[in-house]
Amino acid sequence: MKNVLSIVRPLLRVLPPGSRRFLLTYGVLTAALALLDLVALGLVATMLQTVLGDGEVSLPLIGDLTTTAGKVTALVTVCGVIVLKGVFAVALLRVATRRFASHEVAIGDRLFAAYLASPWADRLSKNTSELVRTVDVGVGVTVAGVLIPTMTLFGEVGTMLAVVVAIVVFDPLIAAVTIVYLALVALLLAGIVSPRAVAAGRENRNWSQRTVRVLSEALGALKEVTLAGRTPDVQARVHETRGHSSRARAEANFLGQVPRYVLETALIIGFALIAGVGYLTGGPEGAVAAIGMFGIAGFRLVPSLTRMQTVQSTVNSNAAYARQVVADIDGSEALLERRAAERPQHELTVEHPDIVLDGVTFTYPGAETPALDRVSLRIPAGAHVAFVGSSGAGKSTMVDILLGLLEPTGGHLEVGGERLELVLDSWRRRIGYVPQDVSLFDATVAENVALTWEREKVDDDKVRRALRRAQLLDTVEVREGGIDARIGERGLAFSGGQRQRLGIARGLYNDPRVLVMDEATSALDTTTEAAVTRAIRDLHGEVTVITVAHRLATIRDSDIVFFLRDGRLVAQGSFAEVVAQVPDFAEQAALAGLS
Ligand SMILES: Nc1ncnc2c1ncn2[C@@H]1O[C@H](COP(=O)(O)OP(=O)(O)OP(=O)(O)O)[C@@H](O)[C@H]1O
Repeated sequence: MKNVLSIVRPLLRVLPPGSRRFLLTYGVLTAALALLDLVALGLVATMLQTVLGDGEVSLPLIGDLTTTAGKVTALVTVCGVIVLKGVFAVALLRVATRRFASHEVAIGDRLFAAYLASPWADRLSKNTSELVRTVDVGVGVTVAGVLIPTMTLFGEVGTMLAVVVAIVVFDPLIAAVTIVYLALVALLLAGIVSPRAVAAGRENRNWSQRTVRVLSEALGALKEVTLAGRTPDVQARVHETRGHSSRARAEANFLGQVPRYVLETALIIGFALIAGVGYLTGGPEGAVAAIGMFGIAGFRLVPSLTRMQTVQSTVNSNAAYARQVVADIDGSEALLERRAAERPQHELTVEHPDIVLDGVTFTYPGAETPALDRVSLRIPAGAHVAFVGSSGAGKSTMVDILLGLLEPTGGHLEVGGERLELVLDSWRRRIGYVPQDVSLFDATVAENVALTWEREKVDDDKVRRALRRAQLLDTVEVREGGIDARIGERGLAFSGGQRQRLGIARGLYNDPRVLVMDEATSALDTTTEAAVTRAIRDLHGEVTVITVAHRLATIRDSDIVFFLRDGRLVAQGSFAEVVAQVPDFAEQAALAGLS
């Protein structure tokens, strides 16, 4: 029980306002219903015996019932109360299930919002498929497997209290022995079964997450996997991980059933024990009375105890999910609060800001050497600049620093004379970003360009202008549906080059002041790339363009080329100046026929 509370208490913190009051009311009403049920059944049993015979019925508050009509009326009234109780219980269930569903949505929203707002470096450390599973399945299990079962405990506690009070009034000694005995059995179960159920639940969650990761990684590389004949390896991995999670689930299931049998056995042993105590204190008559009382108490208490144990096992085996959900929400929200307090945001006043890096260093968490090492440079507003260097030189890291996704671990970055971390929100609104791999979603071309899931938010003119600049408008308009045609799952209806152009259109849609292109034209044929580059060049003076490209023809006309090697800025200047300064770059330029 303590364990259940330790799992549920932190969960209450992440529920929407007003939920605690609802849960308390729900719990009290459930307990009251259980009590009413017990009292009504007791009354029916007492009355049935006498209604049919001549005996008198004496009821609390109502008094003696002597006539048959009076007795029948009372019996019908009690039956009516039972029916009303049933109706009320169904209504309560309806309200509660809806409310629990809204709790599930609220927790999921909060968790997802916390993930989305968490720093980029933190997000890099999280596996996407695990994240998806926690936000969806994890939240579902937290509500259906922890919160709801816990709430049913109120009803059980109500029943148990009623029974305990009744037997204490009847015979305190026998009641004490009964309670101590049943409590010992419950403690035994809690000590042996619960820890194993918690371990099985943790095991299940870990292996389920691993299965999802293996599946999504293998499906992501399905073509290569199939061609390399590695599908049996994938099958074997999935078989192994699912084997572990299935075994853990079976163990949790088994442990959930055990208490019922233990309690049933304990009931039989209890009869002998209580009969002995009854005999010692009251002789044969005492033994019979004790057995009768233990029987009545046991048959009411044992199902309640069994259900409580089942709830405990269910909650324990799902605890790993609930703890993870709460820890993820708490961790991300605490960090966000700290950051908001440390860095109150304000608006960037300069419309076309210069970008200045002063000794910027960045080391990835856990890495030994910095990916960027004391880089100082200036990107004037409206200039077209390029970052070049061999693979692993730090170009993509530089892009993430400029986008404000990664925060320098040393030095600082200023835009328009302001520290980037203090104007991050307004900086990001000025940026258009085009990655190498463009992710498209299952919606229309227009929605993909505008990056919105709501059609009414799309500005068709802006979509067309962006597509035209990206050299994709003609291709889109000859297709049926034009900009309103749907793109299939993961953009499969588009070729690699078309997807990249759609990505460029997306980057241009909001008329950015700064356009960051990370290998954004690598999949285009030379003619299309030249046309896209010309369109981008037309933005000169209006938009700062920052390009990362291995294909040197793409960046040849840049105002400034920054050459990175092992995270250090080794040279900067026009293309020709960098060729003159850096022999490796001169060699690459020569190979590309550019010098
Ligand atoms: N998430 C990460 N965690 C740890 N180290 C990383 C991470 N991402 C990149 N690195 C390391 O940082 C260094 C710079 O990587 P970066 O991706 O910035 O290089 P790049 O110049 O863009 O390379 P490429 O041209 O191959 O894309 C590399 O040594 C890389 O191994």
